[in-house]
Parts: sequence; C-alpha cells; structure tokens
Amino acid sequence: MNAKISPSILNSDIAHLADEIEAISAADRVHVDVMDGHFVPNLSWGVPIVQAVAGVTELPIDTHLMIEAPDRWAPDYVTAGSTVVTFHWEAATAPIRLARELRNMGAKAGVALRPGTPVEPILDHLEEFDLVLIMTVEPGFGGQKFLPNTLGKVRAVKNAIRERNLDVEVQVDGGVNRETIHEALAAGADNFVIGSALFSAEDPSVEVLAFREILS
Ligand SMILES: O=C(CO)[C@H](O)[C@H](O)COP(=O)(O)O
Ligand SMILES: [Fe+2]
Repeated sequence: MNAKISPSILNSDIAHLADEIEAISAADRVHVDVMDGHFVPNLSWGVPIVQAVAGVTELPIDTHLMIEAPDRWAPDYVTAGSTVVTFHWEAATAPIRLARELRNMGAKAGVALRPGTPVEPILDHLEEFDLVLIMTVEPGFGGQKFLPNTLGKVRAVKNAIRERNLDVEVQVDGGVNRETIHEALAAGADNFVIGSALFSAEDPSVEVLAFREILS
C-alpha cells in the first residue's frame, strides 16, 4: 500500500482556508478534525466546513469525528462530502452497525482509538473498517508531542491486517513531523495525518513534497 499524506487543517490559517488547501494539493487527502467540546475539551467545526472544503478541492476529505454520539451524527458527514468518516470506538454505541451504515452510504469507514484505549477489541472486526486511526497524541488539540508508546498498537493492527491479507489503512494522527514519521512508518503506519508540521512550515506546498520524499 502506498503511504498517504493527510494534512490536518486544524492549525491552518482558517481565514484563508481555500489558499491553505490549495497549498497542500499534492497531498492525498484533507483531514478535517471535528470536535464537539464534550468528547474532547475543544470545539472546532462541523458539517458546513466539510461542505465548504468539498467545494474548493478535488482531494478526498478524511473527516475525523471527535464527538459524542457519532451513531447519530456521522452519516451527515458523508452527505456533506467526506470520502472517509472516522469515529471514535470509545464514543460509538454500535460501532459495527455504524461502520456498515457509512459504507452503505458509499463512504469509507474509519475507527479511531485514543492513546489509552487497547486495540484488542477491534482486531476481531477489522473487516468492517477501511481505516484504523491510532491516535499518537490525546485527541483535542494540534501541535502536541508525539507519544511513541502508542506504536505497539500500530504494530498489532498492522500484523493482524497482514496475517489476514486485509485492505485496511493504518493511520497515525498527532505530533507527526520529519523526525517522528520514521518511527510511525517503521511500526507499520501507511497514512500520516500531519498538521502543525506542515502548516507552520514557511511553504506548506514544499513541505508536502519533503514528506513525500521521506515516504518514497
Ligand atoms: O486529531 C487531531 C487532534 O486531536 C489532529 O488531527 C492532530 O492533532 C493533527 O495536528 P498535529 O500534526 O499538529 O498534531
Ligand atoms: Fe485528527
């Protein structure tokens, strides 16, 4: 599987969002972080932003829902234009049923785990998902430090995917930069959410290419 770069626009200059997204057009996806102020202690944005992003880019939208009651809200993010909708395992009432609903709507279904959530319960259900997101920081804020003790879960998911020859992406999210990306890659990640390391660079378009080079 080719490694994918999914820039998180959380820490971009949102007053110039269309320009920021244009700058990362050589990436593979746009990662949109939805936070509700309950599941995480921060509030970001919702359906209208996903619709707006869909209106200014051809890149697939990868929506990361850090919200309570994803069973109720996640389908709206497919309708809004997301290609991938990732919800948290900890927050969902019926995660398998929700993943099936998202797929039935034509989207890819992702499941995310906080750093402290064990991976074992999802290993029996990997066929139900297109993407597993292993959080490499506590969800809620961009610009945090990468937690290397989460990489054991990346290895465990990747091993299970390989053993069963499944087509499931392993995404890491949080604190990924030019240094930490090597550890995540070695552990088996193949989809890299990169936020502040891209958007704090002098030229994010050049930085995307630098990450592409590292992953090649
Ligand atoms: O889900 C997230 C935070 O909860 C963001 O996607 C993540 O933090 C990306 O930003 P950075 O690369 O700056 O850590
Ligand atoms: Fe995210």
